[in-house]
Amino acid sequence: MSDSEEESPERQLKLVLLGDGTSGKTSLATRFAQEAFGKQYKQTVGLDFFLKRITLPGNVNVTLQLWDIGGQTIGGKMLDKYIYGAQGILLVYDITNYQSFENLEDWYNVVKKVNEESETQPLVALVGNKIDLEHMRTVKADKHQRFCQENGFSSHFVSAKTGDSVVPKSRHTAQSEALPKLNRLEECLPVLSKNCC
Ligand SMILES: Nc1nc2c(ncn2[C@@H]2O[C@H](COP(=O)(O)OP(=O)(O)OP(=O)(O)O)[C@@H](O)[C@H]2O)c(=O)[nH]1
Repeated sequence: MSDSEEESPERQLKLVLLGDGTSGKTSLATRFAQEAFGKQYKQTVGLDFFLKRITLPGNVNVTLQLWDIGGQTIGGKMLDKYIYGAQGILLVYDITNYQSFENLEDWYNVVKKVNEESETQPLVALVGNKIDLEHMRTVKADKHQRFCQENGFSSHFVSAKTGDSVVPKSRHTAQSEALPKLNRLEECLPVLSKNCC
């Protein structure tokens, strides 16, 4: 092995998507990793994986492992194992479904339990999905912000359907000029890399 290969081992980042069924986790992973979207709902049974290679500032190449966890796994005995070792957690809810927001408390409690004895804590992002359905919103933005502030989450409003705030603007169907300024999901990745690289 050459020196340069030794100096730059394969960097992997494990990101876990959690949240209720139909909140849009698979759609977000598909949009992020494959730049695609499907209208048809197909329930994730157990979990699914997506991989994406990205280059972070400073020319750091990272392979992102997206662990797309089925919404029905809450309360199941495998969930702890899926979450274990994650550098980043995306807590995903549907802005038109209040219950999906309320239930994130339960999902986050599992994350805390899994990490209670570990030295490094995963970064957690709160992701309000389906902002293309803003007119049907039932979760007020200030509730979202309060949840973030109380727990130190980064805050994101996205649409897996349009790609809004999931992929850079030039690559999605821009419909969002009227929406408030949003954080791109990708913007949290350089922060996450500090946890792994
Ligand atoms: N309008 C709109 N629909 C979306 C969006 N994201 C997902 N959907 C739709 O919502 C439904 C559920 O999406 P999924 O991505 O399968 O949801 P999930 O969270 O992975 O669901 P589980 O596999 O049950 O955990 C599908 O019909 C998607 O097409 C979005 O941003 N906007």
